[in-house]
Amino acid sequence: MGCNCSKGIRANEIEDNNKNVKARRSKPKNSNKTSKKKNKSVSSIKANVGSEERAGFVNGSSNESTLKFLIPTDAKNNASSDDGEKKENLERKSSRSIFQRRPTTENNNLATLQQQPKMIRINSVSNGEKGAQVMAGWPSWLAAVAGEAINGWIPRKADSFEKLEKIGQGTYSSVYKARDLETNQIVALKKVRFANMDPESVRFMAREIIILRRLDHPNVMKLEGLITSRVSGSMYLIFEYMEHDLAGLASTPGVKFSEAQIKCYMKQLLHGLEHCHSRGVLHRDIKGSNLLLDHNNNLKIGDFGLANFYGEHQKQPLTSRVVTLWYRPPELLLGSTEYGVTVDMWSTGCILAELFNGKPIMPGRTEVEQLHKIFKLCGSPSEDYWKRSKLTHATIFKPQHPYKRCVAETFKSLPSSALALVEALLAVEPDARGTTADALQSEFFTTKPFASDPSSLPKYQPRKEIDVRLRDEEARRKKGTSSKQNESKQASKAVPAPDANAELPASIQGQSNQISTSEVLNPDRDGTAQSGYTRYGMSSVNRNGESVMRGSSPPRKDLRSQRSFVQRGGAQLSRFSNSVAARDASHFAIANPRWFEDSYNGRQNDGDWSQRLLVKPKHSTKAKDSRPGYGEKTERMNYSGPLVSSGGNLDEMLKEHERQIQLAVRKARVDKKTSRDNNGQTQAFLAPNGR
Ligand SMILES: Nc1ncnc2c1ncn2[C@@H]1O[C@H](COP(=O)(O)OP(=O)(O)OP(=O)(O)O)[C@@H](O)[C@H]1O
Repeated sequence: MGCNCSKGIRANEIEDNNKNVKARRSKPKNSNKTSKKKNKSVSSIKANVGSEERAGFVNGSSNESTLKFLIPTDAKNNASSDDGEKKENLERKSSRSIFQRRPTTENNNLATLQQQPKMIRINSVSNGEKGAQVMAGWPSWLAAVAGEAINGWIPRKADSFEKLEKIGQGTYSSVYKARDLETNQIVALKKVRFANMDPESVRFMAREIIILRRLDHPNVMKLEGLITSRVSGSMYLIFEYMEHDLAGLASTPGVKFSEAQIKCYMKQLLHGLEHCHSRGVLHRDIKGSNLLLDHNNNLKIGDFGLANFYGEHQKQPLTSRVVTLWYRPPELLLGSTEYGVTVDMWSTGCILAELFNGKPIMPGRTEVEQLHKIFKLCGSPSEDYWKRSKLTHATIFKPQHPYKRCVAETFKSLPSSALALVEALLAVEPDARGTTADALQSEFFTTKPFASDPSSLPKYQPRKEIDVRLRDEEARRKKGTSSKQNESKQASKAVPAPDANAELPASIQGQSNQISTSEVLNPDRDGTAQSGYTRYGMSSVNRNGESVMRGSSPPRKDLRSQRSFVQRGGAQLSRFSNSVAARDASHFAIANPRWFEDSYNGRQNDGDWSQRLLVKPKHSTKAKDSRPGYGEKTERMNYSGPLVSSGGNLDEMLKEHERQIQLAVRKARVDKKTSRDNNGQTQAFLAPNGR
């Protein structure tokens, strides 16, 4: 932000913006459309998106300056009235905005804009705000539903950036390295995906933007601006470019962190988190690949896609289906919908132990397995906790015999101060984890060796988690279809914090088109969820604005849509399942896509989604045919209620669970082979025609 806002603005007034683009575009046909499209419908806008984007980024230099994004103003409710309670939730903390410049009517005057070299502000008169935002260059679909997110800013234009290479692939976004042609700075552009510009998708992106705008700390990724245009159907978030992420760095062969170095990273993480928490923001996806590092080892927390506000005034329940599985605290696995900073503290504990351990400490493949791993390491909660908690899944997962905690034995090689902090952060009972301030004051940071200064640490070759993933996949491909032995080895030697949410590039598995979509029940307590696409098209929100599930299926009433990562190669299973559940899918979606369909088909009016965690034996499919829309699929499994009674046998459940995973792995392998054979046939078929 700073770099651009401090620069003078050549305010080629807003209307001219698109004309300027036109002049530079290789396809004048596309650009000619721009000025005529003010009142275009969403679908017609969409039709232009592709051409605009193709023409959008330039490959050469451009001397032409474009309008800058601006110093943000205080967040303010300016979205359409249909935002309802979601809006309320997003705005709860708006009075604490760090950016206090309010737009005024006069500032809409373009002459005024030109006189203000350091910022441009947009008119925000109550009824004219949307119009002003559109006039300022925002697409109307965005101004209509995400006014607060863009309030006071003006979009940057794609052609003022040179796209260099793709550097990250998240589940919901692609990240590119690019050069800002106006500052010559290297930046990261996160392209967010929308499904048909559905308002819910847009609102989710807006939440990320609003949260990012409210944060301002050296250890938190700063949103520098946004790229879009009046005729665009997509959006790029502009960030400072970071060379590494902690996951990638930690898994670099030969890289071993010293204690002082771990302290350095942990300290920065805790300071960044402290800032988020102090601003009422829960990150809810702390993991190594979301901890970005620049070449000087400065760490910034990134990816606020799952973040949300929390606080005393939080009336709506939060979703428990957040945080990448390996870093997800037990209370979320048990279905808690009332929580606070303690969820981030748990993830922090996992990271701390992982940095010393050299690999993830609890790489569960499914929610059930994750909980089991947690209990085995951290002990099961006390009787009193079970009584007090009233957690959704408490009755299902309460073990018959308590598990003994063995953190100290497991991590006996850790320095005592580090172990003490791990013990605190990995407390099964949330309140015992303390706060970021408690952690920062712990012996770990106050005793020698002290945290290194970031700039004193070794400079590493740029390496990202995505590189690690690609390398691993390449190695796996070279080795051929991995044996069962190999698979389990890979699973256990997983690189730190693999981003299992991410879709692997299609090339890796050659099966990207097999990502299927399924849906699950609306876990909203009161069934009031607004269904539809969210977070860039892959989830649904409840009235709290919570992302609960993601998918790409069409909106359906009372359902959460989600993407289920199925039919990938077996070797991918552990990676995907590691966080699929975190962002969306239940493990059953991974193991057997049909289970999910069935849960949807069979239980669409049922708000109780705990059944997803249970495996119903095949013979228990009695009720299926009577369910509307169930169909004839005899192989299907479905749910008709808890299968494990209160105080059920977790071990048996896990055994059955493991069996199902193995089945899914085998099936995925067969599918992969079939797909390869089919491809081979197709190619053979095409070859005679000279391709
Ligand atoms: N500012 C940045 N500089 C460099 N690389 C970045 C930056 N921001 C993100 N990346 C890379 O892109 C990846 C994906 O970004 P991000 O996590 O924000 O997207 P996402 O869609 O939410 O991902 P996921 O679903 O995997 O959590 C990151 O893991 C990181 O490697």
